[in-house]
Amino acid sequence: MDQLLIRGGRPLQGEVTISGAKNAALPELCAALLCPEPLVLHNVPRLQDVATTLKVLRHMGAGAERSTEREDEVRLDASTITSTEAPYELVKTMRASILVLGPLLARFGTARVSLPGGCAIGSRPVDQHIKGMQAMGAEITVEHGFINALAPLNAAGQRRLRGARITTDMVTVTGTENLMMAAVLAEGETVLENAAQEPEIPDLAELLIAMGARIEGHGTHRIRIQGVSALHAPVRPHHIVADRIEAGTFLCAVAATGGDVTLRHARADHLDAVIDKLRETGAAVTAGEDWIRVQASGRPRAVSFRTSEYPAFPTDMQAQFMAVNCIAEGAAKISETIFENRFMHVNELMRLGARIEVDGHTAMVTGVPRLSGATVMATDLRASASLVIAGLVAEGQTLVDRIYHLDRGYDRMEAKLRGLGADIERVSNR
Ligand SMILES: CC(=O)N[C@H]1[C@@H](OP(=O)(O)OP(=O)(O)OC[C@H]2O[C@@H](n3ccc(=O)[nH]c3=O)[C@H](O)[C@@H]2O)O[C@H](CO)[C@@H](O)[C@@H]1O
Ligand SMILES: C=C(OP(=O)(O)O)C(=O)O
Repeated sequence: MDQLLIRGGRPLQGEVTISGAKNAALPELCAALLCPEPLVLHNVPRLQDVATTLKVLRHMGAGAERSTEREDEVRLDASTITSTEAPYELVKTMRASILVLGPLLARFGTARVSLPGGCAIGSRPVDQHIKGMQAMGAEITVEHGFINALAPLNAAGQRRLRGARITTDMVTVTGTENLMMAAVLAEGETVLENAAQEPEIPDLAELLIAMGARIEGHGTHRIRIQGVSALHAPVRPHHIVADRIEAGTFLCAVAATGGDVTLRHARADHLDAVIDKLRETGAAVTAGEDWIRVQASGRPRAVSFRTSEYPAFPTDMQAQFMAVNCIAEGAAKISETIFENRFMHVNELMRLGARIEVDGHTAMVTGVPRLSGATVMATDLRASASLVIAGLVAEGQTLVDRIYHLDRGYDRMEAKLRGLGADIERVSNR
């Protein structure tokens, strides 16, 4: 099993290129299932969740390969689907596999998808995905760990979903994406109320529109979709939006270590809440259309925040910002409102000397002048990133174990950090 070995204490300097967003790439790979013509995606990040999704698609009979000529390109072809089932062995490693449900049901009228495995950051049910598809006429049963879904028969004897007005009980990102993909091939109009507004949703909608879908209101709380009978290949390859969480992670790393780093291919307009908080720490942040520069020196100031849906402060940045607070001057209150169990990094950060008290959904962090390196264990994706940031500032050597969590969602993080002057290497304990 791989580990990251970090010798802390070096400020970060230079330039780093931000990859395409994991959370846009995953639904967009699944969108290939909607159409019998080829789909080409560019700016596809190299990470384990993408590899798993390609495996899920291949299991169904689709062509799904990274191109050999261009490393950020993936070519997909779902003209040859032989199975509409997503098995447990693949789905258990990645909750986003639920995103095949909407496309399969919309195009083939049937789908069998394993319930995603228990995930460390919370119980993460998919009841809203199911409720929405039922509102579109689907018959859904959940048995033996599988969601079995069947679209209703129309007058012509075909299995097609019917457009519906759907109000989800809460704002759900993958729920919105799944229902949007289900609706593009449904008969009639679907209105998604209480839709998520995360930038990955308009990015997916733009891809679907390029494939012939009729969608309005993406990026707002009300998305209107007029179903069409078939989609086609987009004229040009779709370029996946920049990963705002990867960008935010590098910004936090610099706020913690000090230094001067420019992120290339990054979107500051998707990071307003995070950049505001970084400025409160004392970091100087400037930005252009596709770059962000952060300059920091000395100890940051502690900054309180509360996670919430976009455009507010993202839960996917909570752990990384907690790491900054660990070595800040002052104390900060962090409230996690999205996931009920997303403080697992706390105990590991405390192993490095951090002072944190958790009370339910709130963590009080009192900054300390220095952390000291130790062996720590990654428990989930962003928890891993917080431990890397803490390791970069800690005195001495930090060994981050179980980094398969990190590899799920970061594109060559240690190589990018090394390019900025960090002393970090991947080691194997076998
Ligand atoms: C692949 C992907 O894009 N993952 C992101 C997506 O996850 P994901 O789409 O799974 O997160 P949701 O937005 O659905 O979850 C928000 C909240 O709603 C609850 N809920 C959701 C659906 C449902 O059917 N029932 C239900 O109760 C969840 O348990 C959670 O408490 O958004 C999260 C919140 O920004 C991010 O942390 C994840 O990185
Ligand atoms: C929680 C995350 O991802 P996922 O929804 O894929 O588990 C994340 O990206 O921080």
